[in-house]
Amino acid sequence: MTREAPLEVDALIAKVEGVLSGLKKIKDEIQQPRLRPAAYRKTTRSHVSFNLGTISQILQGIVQVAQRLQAGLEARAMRNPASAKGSTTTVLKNAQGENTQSGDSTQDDENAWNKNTQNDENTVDRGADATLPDNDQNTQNNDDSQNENSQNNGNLRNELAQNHEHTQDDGNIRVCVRDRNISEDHTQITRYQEGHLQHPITDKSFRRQKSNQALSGGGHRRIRSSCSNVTPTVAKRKGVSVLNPPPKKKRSTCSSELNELIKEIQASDCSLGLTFQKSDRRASIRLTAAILSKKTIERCIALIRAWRSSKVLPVDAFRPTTNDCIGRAAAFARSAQLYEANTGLDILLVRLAELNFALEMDEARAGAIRTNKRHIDDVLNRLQWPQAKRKALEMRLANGRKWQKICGELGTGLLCLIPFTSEAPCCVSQDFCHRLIEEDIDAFHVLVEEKRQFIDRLCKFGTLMLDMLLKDQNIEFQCESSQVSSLMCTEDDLLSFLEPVQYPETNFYQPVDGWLKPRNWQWDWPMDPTWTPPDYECDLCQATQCDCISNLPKNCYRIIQYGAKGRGIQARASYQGGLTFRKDEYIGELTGELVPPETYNNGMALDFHRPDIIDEPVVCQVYCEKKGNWVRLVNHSCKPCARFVIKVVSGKARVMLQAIRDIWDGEEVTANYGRNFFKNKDCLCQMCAQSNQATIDSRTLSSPNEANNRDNEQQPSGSLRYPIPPQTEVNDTCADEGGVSMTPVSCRASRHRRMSCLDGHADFNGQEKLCFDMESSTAPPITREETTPPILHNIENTTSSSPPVLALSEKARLDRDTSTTRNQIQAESPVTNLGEGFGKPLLWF
Ligand SMILES: C[S@@+](CC[C@H](N)C(=O)[O-])C[C@H]1O[C@@H](n2cnc3c(N)ncnc32)[C@H](O)[C@@H]1O
Repeated sequence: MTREAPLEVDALIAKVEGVLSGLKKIKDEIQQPRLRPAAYRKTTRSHVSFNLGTISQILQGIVQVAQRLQAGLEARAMRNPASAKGSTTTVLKNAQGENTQSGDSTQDDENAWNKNTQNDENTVDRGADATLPDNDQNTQNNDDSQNENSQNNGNLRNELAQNHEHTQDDGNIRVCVRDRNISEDHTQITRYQEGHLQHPITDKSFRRQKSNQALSGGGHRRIRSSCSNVTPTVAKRKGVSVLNPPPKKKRSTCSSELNELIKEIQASDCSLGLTFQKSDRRASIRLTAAILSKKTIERCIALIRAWRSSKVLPVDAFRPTTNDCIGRAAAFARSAQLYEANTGLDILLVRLAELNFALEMDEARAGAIRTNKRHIDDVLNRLQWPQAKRKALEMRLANGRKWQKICGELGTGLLCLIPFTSEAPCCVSQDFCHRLIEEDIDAFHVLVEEKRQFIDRLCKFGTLMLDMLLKDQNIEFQCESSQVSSLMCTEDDLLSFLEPVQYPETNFYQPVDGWLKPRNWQWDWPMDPTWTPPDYECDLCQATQCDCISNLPKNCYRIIQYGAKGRGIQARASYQGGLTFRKDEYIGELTGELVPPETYNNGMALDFHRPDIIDEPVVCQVYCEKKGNWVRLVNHSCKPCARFVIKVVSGKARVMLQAIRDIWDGEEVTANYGRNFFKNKDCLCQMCAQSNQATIDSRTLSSPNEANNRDNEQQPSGSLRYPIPPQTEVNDTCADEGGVSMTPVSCRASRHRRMSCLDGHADFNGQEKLCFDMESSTAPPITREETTPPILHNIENTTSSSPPVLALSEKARLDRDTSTTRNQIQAESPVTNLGEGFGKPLLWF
């Protein structure tokens, strides 16, 4: 040790002070409000980065001098062990400029460090930790993350003193960098040999950090590990090149809490193979694990289920008609308020509303650096909200931007995948997401990159789900018709449950060995049993060549859950309460697999007769369990509004669904399956449910007066009251074709009387067939004005034999819809009876 040593130490102190004042300058600059907006952020960052780079060089020099001094001390200790300790202490005391007693030095530093780490953690690693105190509210919006940077820089002064703690160990002075930790108990001190600060971040995480930097535009980032021993920032401060880490040494313990979290995540979802490193950010680990877990698939399935049973159609709320972005922003802000609720679906809608609100506000900003306060005022004015709601609106804006950032290039479908409630082990709540800081989000994007295929498939589901919610598209998912057990399934299987069901445009026919030629079949065999000779005319347009099958109504339905009946089809007009299908209109074609007669008897195969062949043999079944379009979801009713008929359309015999009366927006589209379908199980159609209720009522109530009283109680004055139509002349158990006045006749008789080319019926596996003579109805066709809501509908009046009408074009449908409204149907909308699960049970664990 030389005599100049104390001078050198003084010089070091001066240098450190110079560094600190430089940092303070940077901090002051950052805190100036004009530098906060986004456009300045990058400049500021690079500015900080530049200065930090210079500072790190200075620090490197300081460390080298300190090393040299320490080497001198060691040499002196070898020569004179008694005096060595005191000298070292002196050097340290001077260097730290505070501690006067060597024994207290470490303790004080540790307390200060813990305090400091706590601050740091609140603003950095724990920025999104919902379970921790809310000290990081300043990270609410992106602009504020700048503040956070400056705060951290401000803290650097303490860190410089405290992270580089010097302790004595066997006479050697070592530079200690404390590991990040949450509680004092778990504080770990990692020691490094002087001059050989180890960079403990593994290659992989290092790559992550590099790509993270690239993702975020290459600006300076605090890619700080939640439990890494040396973070890049610290490494820089220590004079260690991040790009050139020194050789790896055995690491000491890491944050036990983070280890626990990682273990817990891996144990709960080991099949998804999530691997995290200790160098990853805690918040990003939590978000990644929460999204890439099996539970996400459960959540997605629950979301579909909730949508099927939802009474709220968000479409209109998400389709503002105004041309100006402030108007649209106001509409979305209102929507966000509207759907404030606790179900996953509602939370998703709030997220979407917030995101869209932020997008519109950003559009209004028109490239300006920050949102003009006037724009918020404009939105408040549009909504006629008081100024008191300003804060709430600003919060929505911040949330919306956060959602935008989280979704990033993964797309808005990701919003469906983020948990709606906080669940262990990841505990990702709404608040957690709102408090994520930019670095967490960037690190999350880097982490999910490793499971990109998986997340892409999940996001694809999310996009379809949003299309269904917002664009009124009808999409069926595989999980809705399968039994799902996440225990039994591989990752791939689980993902396949979220794939959309592909509807076959036409029937799928494949010849099968042993498929016998149908009775009286006059053409070649084997061949497609729906084939018709070229001279057969289309039943819709009477031409031999046409494209009528492509002109059937589109998107005039919605798949919803009808309690224990399972899913069903609800008519949707272009506006609420409108007329959806005219009487006799063809609603759609049932498509599926063509299989030999009597192959299936499970309610998912429909017998296909050929009424143009003598004796109307069943030529095949249309089996629609595995392959089939939406028409297969039409439920049975003893008083249906539609029927399955066999018609020649565009050169083929087809099972067509035809309206047997006007069908209004909100009604369930039903058909009669045939008289024997419900031989062994209960029919749950509205008519049967009502008559069952009537039976129960008549048994439980002793006198008719009592019954009347009860009825009156159930129907408060002013409410719509629908009488049960008379059940006269219903033949047997089947009210096929909905006609109480219809006479059951044999199919053959029917055919001879009214078939032009091909006109038959189709039944879902009914063994005994019953057909009705459509011409025997004497009732005059009813006009639209006379048509009553579904439950009121007097079926006697609906059996006119007017010729089938061609499917209306979309324009004609719109014209028609605007001319007629039946709002009262909403009162009877079957959706209001929902709430039960899928018809087929979903097995979860
Ligand atoms: C062709 S599928 C109709 C779609 C079915 N609801 C679904 O969710 O897949 C026929 C099945 O629906 C159910 N279903 C249809 N109408 C019903 C009714 N009126 N009462 C009880 N169950 C009905 C029965 O389980 C039947 O086997």
